[in-house]
Amino acid sequence: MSTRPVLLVAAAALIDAEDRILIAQRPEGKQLAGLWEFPGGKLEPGEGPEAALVRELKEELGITVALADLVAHSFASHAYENFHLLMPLFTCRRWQGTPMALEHAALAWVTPAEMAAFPMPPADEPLVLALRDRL
Ligand SMILES: Nc1nc2c([nH]c(=O)n2[C@H]2C[C@H](O)[C@@H](COP(=O)(O)OP(=O)(O)OP(=O)(O)O)O2)c(=O)[nH]1
Repeated sequence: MSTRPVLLVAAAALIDAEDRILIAQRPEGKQLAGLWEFPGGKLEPGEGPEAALVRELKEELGITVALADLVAHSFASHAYENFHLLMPLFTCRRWQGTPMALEHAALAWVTPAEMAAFPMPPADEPLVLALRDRL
């Protein structure tokens, strides 16, 4: 039986006043390059998912988010070849600053229906459906 380490990644759906969601394109040179994802990243040792997300959103987008403004939405559980991704998705409707692509190739604000036109990692498919059903 093959086993894979579980990788815990926290991700955010930032939602604007028109119910559009921010997605970000992974840069060249990384795994899954060119695909669109929810901003976020791996937890550091001892870090909770919300704290990891606050840190990642600052590093990746340059925005400031309060822990209390992250609302648990759904999660992805997906077996990649070398690891099993477990990724809680939080929604967030309030932040300070304007998101910028500090670590991504590009950013896009899209409705859940429009998201289907942006190639995303396989793990994200159920999350897109969950957002379409419920924002
Ligand atoms: N942030 C994010 N990661 C996702 C999504 N979907 C998905 O499969 N992933 C995967 C890609 C990576 O394997 C992992 C996230 O890791 P990461 O963004 O912190 O790390 P990375 O691959 O960019 O590599 P690095 O920071 O170690 O250089 O989760 C998603 O929607 N958002």
